[in-house]
Amino acid sequence: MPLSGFSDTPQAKFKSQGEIYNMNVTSNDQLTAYGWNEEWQQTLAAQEKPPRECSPARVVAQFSHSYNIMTPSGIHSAAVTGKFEFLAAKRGDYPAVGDWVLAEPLPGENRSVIHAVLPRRSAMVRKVAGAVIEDQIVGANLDYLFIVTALNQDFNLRKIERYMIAAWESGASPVVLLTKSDLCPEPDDFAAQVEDAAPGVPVHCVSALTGLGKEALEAYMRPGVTIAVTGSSGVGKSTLLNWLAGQSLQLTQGIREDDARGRHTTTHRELFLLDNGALVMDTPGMRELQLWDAQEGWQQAFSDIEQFAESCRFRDCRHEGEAGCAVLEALNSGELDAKRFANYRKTEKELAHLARKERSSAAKAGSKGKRPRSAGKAERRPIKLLDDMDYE
Ligand SMILES: Nc1nc2c(ncn2[C@@H]2O[C@H](COP(=O)(O)OP(=O)(O)OP(=O)(O)O)[C@@H](O)[C@H]2O)c(=O)[nH]1
Ligand SMILES: [Zn+2]
Repeated sequence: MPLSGFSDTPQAKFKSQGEIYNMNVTSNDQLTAYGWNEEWQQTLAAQEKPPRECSPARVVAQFSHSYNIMTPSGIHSAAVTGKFEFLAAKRGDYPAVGDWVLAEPLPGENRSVIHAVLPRRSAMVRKVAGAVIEDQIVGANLDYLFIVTALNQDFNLRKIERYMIAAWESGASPVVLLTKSDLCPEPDDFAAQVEDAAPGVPVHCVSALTGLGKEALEAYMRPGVTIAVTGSSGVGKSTLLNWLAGQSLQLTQGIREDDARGRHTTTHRELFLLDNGALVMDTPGMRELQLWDAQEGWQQAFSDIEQFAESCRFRDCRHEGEAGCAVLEALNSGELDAKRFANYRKTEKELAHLARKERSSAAKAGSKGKRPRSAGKAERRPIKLLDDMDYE
C-alpha cells in the first residue's frame, strides 16, 4: 500500500524532468485539512522528483534534531536525510514549522525522512546573532500575522510599526489586534492611530472579556488558512488563541518535555488545526519577533515617508537638510509626525548596524557560504538580537 503522493491513482498529472508522474495527494483529507491545495499541487509539480517514494507532509513542530510532520498517515517523527544536510548551505534551508516537505515514510514505523522542502510562500525570518548572523525561520507559509497589542500601557505605535516591518518582509498579511479593549474607554481612537501608522492594514479592537471583535476575527479563520500571533508578553496572545479556537490549546510554553534518554515526547505541536478548520501557529520564535534587516519590509512599513521622499529633489536625498527635501518640508508643516520620523531614523540606523555586523561576520567566516558546523541544528533557546529596544 503506497502512502506516497507518487502513487498510481490518476488524479493530477505533472511533468518533471521529462517524465510524467501521477498524484493523488489532493484526495487526501488529512493534508487538505493542513492547508494542502491546488496551488501547492502545482508547486509540487514543478519540483524535481525525489529519489524515493515521497509524499507531501507539513511540519507541525520542530525540535533540536527532529521534526513532527503531518503525513497522509498521521503524525510522524522525521529528520532530514544525510544528503539534505550535506546540501543545505545555511540554516534557513532546513525545514521550519509550517513548511511543506517531501517525506518518505519508513516502512512499519511512524517515522519519515525528509528529502526536500517545497519553496515557501511566506516566511517569518529572524536574524540570530552568533559567530555569524544567520536567518532563522520562525514560521513558514503563513497567511496572516496577527500583531497583538493591548490597549493599556503596552500600546505603542512605534512598536507596532516594527512588527509591521517583519510582517511585510515575510510575505504574510499583517492584521493588528488591539486586545483588552474592555480596559480602554475609547478603543476606536487607538484603532484610528494605528490605521494612520499602518496604511492599508486591517485593525480590530477585541476583548476576550466582552467578546468584542470576535466576529471580525472569525472571518480570517477559514479552513486551511494559517495564522500566527505575535506581540509582547502579557498582551493576551494565549487568551486570544484559546478564545478563537473555542478550546484550550496546548500552547508552547512548558509542554516541551524530554524523556529519560533526552528525547522529546512526540505529543508536542506548534501548528494546531482548530475546529473551524483554520491552522494556528505558535512557535517560540514567533512570540519574540524583534527586528531584522528587512529592507523591503521596512520601506513598506514607512510607506508614507517613502511617499514624501519621492518628491525630494534629489533621488538619493538623505533628508538631512538637502535643498528641496520633501520629507523635511512635511515635517515642518506638521504633515509628517516628528515622532514617526524619529522612529524611521532609529530603525534605519539599527538596520544599518545589523548589516555592518553581518558583513563583518561574513568576512570572518571566509570561504563562500560555508556553513558553521552547528547550523540547522537550531538551538531553540531564544537569542535576543538587539537589546530590548527603548521605544519612545
Ligand atoms: N481585561 C482583559 N484582560 C485580558 C484580555 N485578554 C487577556 N487578558 C489577560 O491578560 C493576561 C495575559 O494574557 P495572556 O493571554 O497570558 O498573554 P500572552 O500574550 O499570551 O502572554 P505570554 O504568554 O507571556 O506571551 C491574563 O491575565 C489575561 O487574563 C482581555 O481581552 N481583557
Ligand atoms: Zn529628502
